[in-house]
Amino acid sequence: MAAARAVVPASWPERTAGAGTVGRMTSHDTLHDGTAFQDHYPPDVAACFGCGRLNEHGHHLRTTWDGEGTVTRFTPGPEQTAVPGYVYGGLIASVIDCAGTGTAAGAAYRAAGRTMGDPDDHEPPLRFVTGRLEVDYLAPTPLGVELVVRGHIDEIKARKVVVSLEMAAGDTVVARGRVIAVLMPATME
Ligand SMILES: CCCCCCCC/C=C\CCCCCCCC(=O)SCCNC(=O)CCNC(=O)[C@H](O)C(C)(C)COP(=O)(O)OP(=O)(O)OC[C@H]1O[C@@H](n2cnc3c(N)ncnc32)[C@H](O)[C@@H]1OP(=O)(O)O
Repeated sequence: MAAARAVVPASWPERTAGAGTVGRMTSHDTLHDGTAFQDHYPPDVAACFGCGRLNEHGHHLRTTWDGEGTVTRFTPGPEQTAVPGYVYGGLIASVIDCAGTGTAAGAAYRAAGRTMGDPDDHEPPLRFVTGRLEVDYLAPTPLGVELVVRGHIDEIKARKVVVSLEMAAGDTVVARGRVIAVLMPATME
């Protein structure tokens, strides 16, 4: 893979604090410092449009543990309009996609007893790509409202993690999704 462009905004991570979540960790996570999974992605996978901290045009999604599951938060802007006042469905899919791959990475690290960002961990990083993405659009999604995506780990195998996700706008569940995340093939590195 081509080297990630060094496009970190000078204000990172402050710039993303509103778009992601910086909630405190629970007793089950392997990250206890308030950081998100994506904060620890190596630079070669940190240019992702959805979740890469190095992509100045991307969503900068950030995912943290919330009990046994995860939470990812994102507030779409007016440029993400489908019809006036409502969010574009492709944006919803991309948020579910990266909330799912992020959850998969966190789950794989936790299952392996590893801590993301551990300077003493010299094992190869566990990188995931999307093998399958399913989205059910359940209700119109209003613009200008924070979307909260909760992820649940359905299955962990040697090469894949299956994650189900639910997106809410306020009290309304607007979408449900499922991501089959597969370990990144060597050809993509
Ligand atoms: C301090 C260090 C911290 C480090 C932390 C690092 C964490 C980094 C984590 C994350 C990085 C984030 C990067 C952003 C990602 C954002 C999301 C994207 O946009 S990704 C781009 C779009 N996706 C592609 O371009 C994939 C293209 N497709 C492929 O390359 C292959 O088809 C691939 C890898 C998906 C599957 O390759 P195969 O088929 O050779 O895989 P096989 O090993 O045979 O399968 C493994 C398991 O997965 C299932 N599987 C594979 N593909 C499936 C599919 N399409 N649908 C359902 N199941 C599938 C298989 O059935 C198998 O399951 P069974 O073990 O048998 O239960």
